[in-house]
Amino acid sequence: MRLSKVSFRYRRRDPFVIEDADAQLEPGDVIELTGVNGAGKSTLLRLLAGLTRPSTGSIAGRPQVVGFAPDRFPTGQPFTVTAYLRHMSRVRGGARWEPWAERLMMGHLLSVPLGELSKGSAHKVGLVQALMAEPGLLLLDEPFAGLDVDTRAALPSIAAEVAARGGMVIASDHQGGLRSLPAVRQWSLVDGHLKESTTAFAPAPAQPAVSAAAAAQPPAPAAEAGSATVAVTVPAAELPAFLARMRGEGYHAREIEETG
Ligand SMILES: Nc1ncnc2c1ncn2[C@@H]1O[C@H](COP(=O)(O)OP(=O)(O)OP(=O)(O)O)[C@@H](O)[C@H]1O
Repeated sequence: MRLSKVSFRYRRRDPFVIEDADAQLEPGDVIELTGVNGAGKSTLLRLLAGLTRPSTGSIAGRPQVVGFAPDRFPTGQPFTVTAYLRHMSRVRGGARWEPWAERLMMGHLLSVPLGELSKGSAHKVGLVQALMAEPGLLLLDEPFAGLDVDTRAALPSIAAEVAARGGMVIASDHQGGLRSLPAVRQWSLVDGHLKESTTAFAPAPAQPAVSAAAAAQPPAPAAEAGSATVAVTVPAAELPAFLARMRGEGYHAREIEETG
């Protein structure tokens, strides 16, 4: 996915919120987007989602399935959590929401009307609707805000899993919540300009390992004469970067198995 000279302003005579943003995203990228309040993070996420169009410039190569969890999940709809998620599942072609609701520990919320949810609980509903259709592009606006400790702890591995499937994840975050993923790219918005920082975060200490059995013969997915399959074990948090690098070099991941 590529952003080419993307600029955006809300009204014709307003100053630009985003100016000349250029960026390239690859499958498996996880990106932390930072910037002061009002820097334009939500605006950029909406542009990336295709909910807003650039005033000038273009965004190409957006994956077909986009999951977007807004910072404020709109609770003004007359549904219970279950009715809403069932509806979204139908919209998403029968996507399974139940495993996500279970993973985000939402059992006690399912019969609650959206309008009666606490901020953090509403946020979880927003996350489930964004995750259920296995998005190729997952956009999370302040995903850690208001979440309880267990859900916060689950989010980095969820992001890593989406990336491991070849999805791209972009999260605006003031709290450094994805920094346990050492391969995370860092974008910042400063005075309307999108910058990428090259500073690497310190790798997280102990991470469960993941084994990827990868065919070493590009680009054919099926085993072919003359190809070899190797099993590689990498820390789970490094998987997105590993897969992105591997794919970049034309290799193919055959199987991914969580081992710890
Ligand atoms: N619908 C709108 N109409 C006009 N201006 C808007 C609109 N939404 C946002 N803005 C302006 O665009 C700028 C960027 O806002 P945005 O919400 O994208 O920033 P942000 O970085 O996400 O902020 P925060 O960290 O506070 O959530 C701000 O100056 C804001 O006032």
